[in-house]
Amino acid sequence: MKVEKDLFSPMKQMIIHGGKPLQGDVWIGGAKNSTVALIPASILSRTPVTLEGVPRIADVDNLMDLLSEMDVLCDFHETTLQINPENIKMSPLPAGKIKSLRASYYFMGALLGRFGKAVVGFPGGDDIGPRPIDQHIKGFEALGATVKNENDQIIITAPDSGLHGAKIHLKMPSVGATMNIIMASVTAQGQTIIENAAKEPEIIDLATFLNNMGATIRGAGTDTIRVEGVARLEAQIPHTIIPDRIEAGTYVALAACIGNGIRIHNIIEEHLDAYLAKVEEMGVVIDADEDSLYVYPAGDLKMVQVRTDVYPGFATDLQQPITPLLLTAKYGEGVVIDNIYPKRIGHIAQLQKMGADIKVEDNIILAHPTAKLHGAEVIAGEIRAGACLMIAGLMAEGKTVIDKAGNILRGYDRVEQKLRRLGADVEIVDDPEVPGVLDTI
Ligand SMILES: CC(=O)N[C@H]1[C@@H](OP(=O)(O)OP(=O)(O)OC[C@H]2O[C@@H](n3ccc(=O)[nH]c3=O)[C@H](O)[C@@H]2O)O[C@H](CO)[C@@H](O)[C@@H]1O
Ligand SMILES: C=C(OP(=O)(O)O)C(=O)O
Repeated sequence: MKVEKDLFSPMKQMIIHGGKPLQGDVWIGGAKNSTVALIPASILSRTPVTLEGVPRIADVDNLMDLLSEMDVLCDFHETTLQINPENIKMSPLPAGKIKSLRASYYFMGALLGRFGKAVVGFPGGDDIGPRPIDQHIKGFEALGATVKNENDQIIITAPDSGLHGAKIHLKMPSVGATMNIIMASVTAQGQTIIENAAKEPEIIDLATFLNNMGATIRGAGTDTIRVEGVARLEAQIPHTIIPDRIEAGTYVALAACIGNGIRIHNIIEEHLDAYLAKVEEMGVVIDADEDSLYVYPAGDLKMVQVRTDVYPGFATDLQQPITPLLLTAKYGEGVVIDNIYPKRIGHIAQLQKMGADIKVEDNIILAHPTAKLHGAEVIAGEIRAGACLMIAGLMAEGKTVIDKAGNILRGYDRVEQKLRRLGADVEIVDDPEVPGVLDTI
């Protein structure tokens, strides 16, 4: 039998024959940015963990591979992931899969919390400008750990007496640093206070998951989080991951660009407030239900200014997916300023190849009405650039080939299936320039 060995190889192509109006229903998966924290956090439990609503994305596969290096057993069936850390062995995670995703840095906090020691290579992730981790390190040090950087890996060691609680004021509300400090401090002695903490919904999801295992974390979702250390964590009940607000926002943009009426299910509207306000300001009509959104076919839209910010502001991860929508506006100049990642502009040169009237000046994106896009061969330099090009390809006349489409698969759950269900002519194939991944078993 032929099976595809590496569904999530980065060297994939997405081939789109665009220009077809899309309609119907799409269901949003669990949030990538929760899932990729919850999987490493699972090793803090002494008992097996069950996660439900887990998205089928490459980051999850890579995290499971990292768990298996530590003899942690995983069983992923449909959207339920069972993780059994009962026989975990503490092992260094120096390179390899660590580089394939950003969130591998959560093994620093999780291993430190569980074993008082972590040896983890520098994380990979999207190429969207500098992504330092100084605030994570500052947090570990404040808890009493020693942090050394040797041969491209970070070695973090708790004192013999164990980690102790501390007051940590973050220079900026970093999602990753907030989550990592929570994971390291849940089993520290005494109280940890994180000031200027990130407030993203994924932080609340992590706190809920850990509190249900016996942790004491208060204030998640506000800018001050208090953690009272406990001796031991034991998962008792399954945890359902929150819906992915970035995937949902991507389908909203797609529906407004090329939809003939699309209903997006499994959303938490509040998580999308700033984004939906901007889309509606353009003139898109959206009906919200208890847990779904209906996006009407768009009429004449006007340009807007987008400025990304930390939650509850407009998410940086939705800046690229909304860009093709700006191109459909009838008049004016659209402006996009990414305050979180000012260099997140790699998609613009690719959109130009498709005929978009768009440019970048001093890291500010300036978009102009573009009557028509045409198919082209473009490169998905990272996940959200890929999402942007996928929407542009669906809008464009003719054939679009997106190289490095594996970047899209890092974070978009069963995307080919979902798009086809809406009526898209889309296919993900192995890049013919790269050796094949099909094997016979
Ligand atoms: C796996 C995951 O959840 N990734 C998300 C997470 O990334 P990530 O957690 O890496 O992003 P952060 O919130 O930490 O980064 C925010 C800003 O702070 C800076 N910074 C961060 C940490 C640090 O120690 N020093 C520092 O200078 C970053 O360069 C960036 O400009 O939040 C980003 C911002 O919402 C999202 O784009 C990513 O999708
Ligand atoms: C930047 C992103 O992901 P990561 O932090 O995992 O690279 C993203 O999801 O848009």
